[in-house]
Amino acid sequence: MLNWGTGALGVKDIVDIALVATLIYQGYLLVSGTRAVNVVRGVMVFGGVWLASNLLSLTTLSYLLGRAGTVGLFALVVVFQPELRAALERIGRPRARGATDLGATLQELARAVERMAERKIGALIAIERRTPLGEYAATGVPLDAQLSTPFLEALFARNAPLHDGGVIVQGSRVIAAACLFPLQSSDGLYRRYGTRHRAALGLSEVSDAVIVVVSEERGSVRIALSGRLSPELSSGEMRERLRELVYEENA
Ligand SMILES: Nc1ncnc2c1ncn2[C@@H]1O[C@H](COP(=O)(O)OP(=O)(O)OP(=O)(O)O)[C@@H](O)[C@H]1O
Repeated sequence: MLNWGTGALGVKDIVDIALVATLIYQGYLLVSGTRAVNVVRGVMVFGGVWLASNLLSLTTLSYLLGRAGTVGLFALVVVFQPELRAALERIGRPRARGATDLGATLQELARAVERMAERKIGALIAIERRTPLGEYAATGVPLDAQLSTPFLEALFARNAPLHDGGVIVQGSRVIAAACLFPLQSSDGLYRRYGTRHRAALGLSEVSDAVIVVVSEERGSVRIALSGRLSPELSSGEMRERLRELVYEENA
């Protein structure tokens, strides 16, 4: 235990603090980009007020907040059961995927994007990184299929039943199609873009996903990341960006 009295800080205390900091950070990464993030902020404010009322010995307030907190904790578990399940699945998911598998996935994905760009077939593909995209996958049609060039082309083909909306990729699997992404507001830097690009930007604002957009109008390929849209990418540049951002990082 940390020795507050003497101020002596041992190696164990430092390890303890580092572990708690890592846990809090990993917890934040798990919820960031989900609707739970605002609730986490709310809970922190609530916890802060409760702590302050304890320190100031405001007995009634601290008693009431303590009681409400216990009930609220159970309510949160019930309300956020899907997010909690997604987070736990993420922790339990094996990390080490074969480099060959990811290399092959990158080739298949890049080839599909190139072919759709050549033919001016609009596409919107979100590649999950740390932020779980389960809540956006739930807006579309669930799939669990091996990613391949013909499969992606078939999904986005004009008049195909699932061509409207975005596809979500998790590792080498396509987990959902025809998904609705949050739209970035139309008054910012990218206001001249249509809804496909604004949906890519919107999702990139609320998650760390890498989102590839193929324009139906221009046949251009761009990548949305952290609320920004890349310039038009050549197929070589697109492959290189995807390798750096997704497939190398995980290998
Ligand atoms: N919220 C959304 N989430 C996912 N996909 C969306 C969303 N809104 C629109 N789309 C997709 O974008 C398509 C319309 O694209 P629109 O032409 O408005 O955009 P754009 O950015 O100009 O793209 P393009 O250059 O391909 O024309 C829709 O048919 C649908 O597939």
